[in-house]
Amino acid sequence: MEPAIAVDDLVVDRGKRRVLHGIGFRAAPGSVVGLLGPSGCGKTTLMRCLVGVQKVRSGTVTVLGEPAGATPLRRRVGYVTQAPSVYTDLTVRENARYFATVLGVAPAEADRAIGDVGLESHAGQLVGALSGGQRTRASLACALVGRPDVLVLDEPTVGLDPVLRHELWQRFHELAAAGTTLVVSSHVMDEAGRCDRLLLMREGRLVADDTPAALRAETGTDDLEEAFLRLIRSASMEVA
Ligand SMILES: Nc1ncnc2c1ncn2[C@@H]1O[C@H](COP(=O)(O)OP(=O)(O)OP(=O)(O)O)[C@@H](O)[C@H]1O
Repeated sequence: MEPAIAVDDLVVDRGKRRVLHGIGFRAAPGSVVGLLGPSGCGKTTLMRCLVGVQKVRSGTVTVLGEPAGATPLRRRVGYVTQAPSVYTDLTVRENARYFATVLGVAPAEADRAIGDVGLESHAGQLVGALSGGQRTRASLACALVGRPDVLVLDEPTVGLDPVLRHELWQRFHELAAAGTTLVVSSHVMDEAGRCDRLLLMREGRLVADDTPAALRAETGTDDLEEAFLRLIRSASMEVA
């Protein structure tokens, strides 16, 4: 089966610094790929490459068989940045319907997306008057409007309580079961265990690319946080 995402030898410089040093991985269609690693290791930069908004020094990024950022992908790839990108002076429904108009889909799609993130009861509220977690969900609703085939989510659960986090992860798995490929960055280890595959990054390099079960087996611990610490330590020793 052709991968939904194929990245090879990806090198990116930001300013004068090299921030990605030859990254390569595959994401199968309908899978949830977790992107983990310490702050500043390059997760957001890699996500920007997947959606085609990052200048790339060398290497290739192919999404749904097209070069990342290609025009046909515009409707097929959804991106939710860390800072919610919604208009604060519009209501949740107006924001989602605006996206529906841009994508040329029916307004009902916008209402469905609002339901998907559990914001029906706040649909008529101005985004500026929502809590941080509600704003994050409003942003996610907008990304869901066009039913994208690939969803790139930069720390989508930051600021959400455990119940909402659980609900959103359920939603992610439903989307994956329906064929959407999700790439989700996170700092939260219990979320790592919910992914089909994990990419662990450190200083712009992949330290691990495997299933949670395989990473647990490789490191000899059931605790993914401990597993990651062990992998990062052994990667540091290899570099030294
Ligand atoms: N606009 C920019 N110009 C120059 N360097 C940048 C820029 N944005 C990020 N960087 C650098 O690129 C590197 C990777 O940053 P990136 O935002 O991809 O990390 P991250 O893993 O997403 O971090 P976090 O978990 O804190 O969000 C960091 O060293 C950062 O300082």
